[in-house]
Amino acid sequence: MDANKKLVANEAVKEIKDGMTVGLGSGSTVKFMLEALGERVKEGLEIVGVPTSHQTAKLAKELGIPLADFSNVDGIDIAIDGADEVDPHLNLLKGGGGYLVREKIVDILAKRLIIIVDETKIVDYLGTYSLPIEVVPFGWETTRSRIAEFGCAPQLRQKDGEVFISDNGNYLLDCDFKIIHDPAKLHDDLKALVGVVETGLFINMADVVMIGHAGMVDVLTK
Ligand SMILES: O=C[C@H](O)[C@H](O)[C@H](O)COP(=O)(O)O
Repeated sequence: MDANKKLVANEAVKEIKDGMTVGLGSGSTVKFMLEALGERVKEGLEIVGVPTSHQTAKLAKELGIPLADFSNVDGIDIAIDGADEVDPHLNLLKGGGGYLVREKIVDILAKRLIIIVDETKIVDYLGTYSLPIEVVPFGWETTRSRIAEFGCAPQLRQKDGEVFISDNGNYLLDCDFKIIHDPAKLHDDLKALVGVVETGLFINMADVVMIGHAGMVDVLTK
């Protein structure tokens, strides 16, 4: 599986050209992408990265990838990110690692969003993977009750026996919808709830999905 992630990550990095401002996603597939990008930077590629998580920022720095101060970024040429699920319309379910808000802020700015996955992430319908929803800690129990009315049993995410805290100081509720028939509507309905910061549904954002499988890369475009 790692071989397919690495393959697709290497392929995506070929899309990065000199002078670009590059959104750097999060997760294990993106880690391979950062390693490949770090090599190209060592060879002389001049880019500036915009990380979507503390984890990505830390690794990018270690690899010598220059990072922008986001407050001075007025556009992103390309973003490369992973996903937990991809549907046939290239809608995405993301946030398995807990980084959905910053990812969405960066990915939505990108002129071109490339998603890199292995074939296990390709689904007919989103929702088999629990949907992460970031909520503000204050009153999270009432937010959870209102989310549950949409047909899931939200679980407060834990890590190492503690409540997981997002990069933004919030909680995550993981919601087992199983099949999401209309992800755009579900996203809009959830976002309308007070206390919800963002959902892991990335609707109509991906321009390209690169899929690594059996030593090859398939490319889906909008
Ligand atoms: O919060 C995590 C991000 O949305 C990741 O991009 C997503 O979970 C995919 O990660 P991985 O490549 O590790 O499966």
